[in-house]
Amino acid sequence: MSAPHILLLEDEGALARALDRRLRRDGYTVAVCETLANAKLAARRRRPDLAVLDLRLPDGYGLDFLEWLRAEVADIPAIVMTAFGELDDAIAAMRLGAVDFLKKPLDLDALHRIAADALAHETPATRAADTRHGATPTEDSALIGDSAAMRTVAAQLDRIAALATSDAPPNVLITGETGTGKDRIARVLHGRSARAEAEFVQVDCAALPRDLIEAELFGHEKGAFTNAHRARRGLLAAAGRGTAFLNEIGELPMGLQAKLLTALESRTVREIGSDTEREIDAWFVAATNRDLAALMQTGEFRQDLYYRLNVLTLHLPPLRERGDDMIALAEHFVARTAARHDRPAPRMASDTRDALLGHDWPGNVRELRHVIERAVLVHAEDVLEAAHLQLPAPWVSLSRDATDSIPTSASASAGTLADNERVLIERTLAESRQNISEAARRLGLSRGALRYRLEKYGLEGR
Ligand SMILES: Nc1ncnc2c1ncn2[C@@H]1O[C@H](COP(=O)(O)OP(=O)(O)OP(=O)(O)O)[C@@H](O)[C@H]1O
Repeated sequence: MSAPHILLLEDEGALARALDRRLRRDGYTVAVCETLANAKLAARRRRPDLAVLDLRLPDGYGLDFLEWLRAEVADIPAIVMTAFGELDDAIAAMRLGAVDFLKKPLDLDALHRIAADALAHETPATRAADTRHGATPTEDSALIGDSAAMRTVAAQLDRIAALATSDAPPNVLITGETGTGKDRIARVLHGRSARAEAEFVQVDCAALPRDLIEAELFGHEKGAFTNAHRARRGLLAAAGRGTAFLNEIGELPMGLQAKLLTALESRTVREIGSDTEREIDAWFVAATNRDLAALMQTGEFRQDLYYRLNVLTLHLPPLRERGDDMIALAEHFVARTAARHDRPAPRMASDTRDALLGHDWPGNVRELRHVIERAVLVHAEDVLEAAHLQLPAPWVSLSRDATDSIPTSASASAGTLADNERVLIERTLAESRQNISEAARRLGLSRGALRYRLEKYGLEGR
């Protein structure tokens, strides 16, 4: 059996080196990453058994990465390194399934103990190997929801999956608000198609800087650019006869849209620095939470690429239109969270059901999952009460003139991390006269990362 593999996300060079040395001495292999973008690439290249992460990274927030990672590698244990006073972060990390915390300044012996404990349980790698041989369905293959809207989706899904047999199956575009399950449905689509035995590769167009997306999608020759120490096949080719899932396609920079269009039309790619074409066999499935038709109007998305991608469309309805699915999903998340933490699952009070049905879930299934996980973890009681859900107060849109009434960072410290994040974004937007680029700069986020959050919280900028 190979040594467990640890993904270490830490941007302080000296500390990263010390942790790396210690973990290698303890017999693990380690991928050290300084940014979220690199950590995503490293996790795709080799699936980690454990993640050890800092929270404040140069290109974003460690917990966003943890959320992404847990969607990629279900149940991966994670250890979060926190500084004094990061209590809200610690609670949020627990919600996302972090198994333990290491307080800074770090004690390397404590790291040794905690990592060994976390890895003593079944690791994602061993579990993947087990399920490959048996027919045990993974949680990711389940699509919870029996509302009329979701039954329509399920029927369309089966029809589309059946079309993936030919050499050049029709491209699919999955649309729907943030958190409606586009990523999950892409995996289900792949799993139900004749391509299920081949690879499913995913590229997140919003998460990576332009140069990295280009190299990830198309691959490169050795020496094609600084740091290209060896040749690497792009993901479109790496998908083989499987599925290439282009997530958040609306964020793909214009220059790359043209290159992708050529690849889709010719079913070949040209690696960066190469002058020969490589054939691609993959099935293309793209997803977006943006209105591509509107982006075409403003010249931000190519019309020809839109029509090329949108041969078949699968639209995921927002959670607020799925009726009692909310309850079924909530029960599923209650049972799953309780089981993960070895607790009996609490019963839902009837006012809890009413509260779930009465909320409009702008963040859809993802928001519901977070709300439930937090409630179950924080309130270890037999009955889950409506008050435990801490659903946010109805959202009040704030005009620029109302900036004064927006809480300052001191007064914003009560409430959940998400509440505070939303308040901070709203305030910064107002201070930036709703200009997204300016607000992103002030917040230290990329435009794509801020847009993602605006969608998530139902906010608008320009
Ligand atoms: N029908 C479902 N049954 C069970 N879990 C679901 C379902 N739909 C979504 N989820 C869960 O909700 C979360 C959000 O789903 P997902 O990441 O697929 O959404 P998305 O639409 O791709 O979001 P975004 O647009 O923000 O990328 C994930 O944890 C996913 O596993």
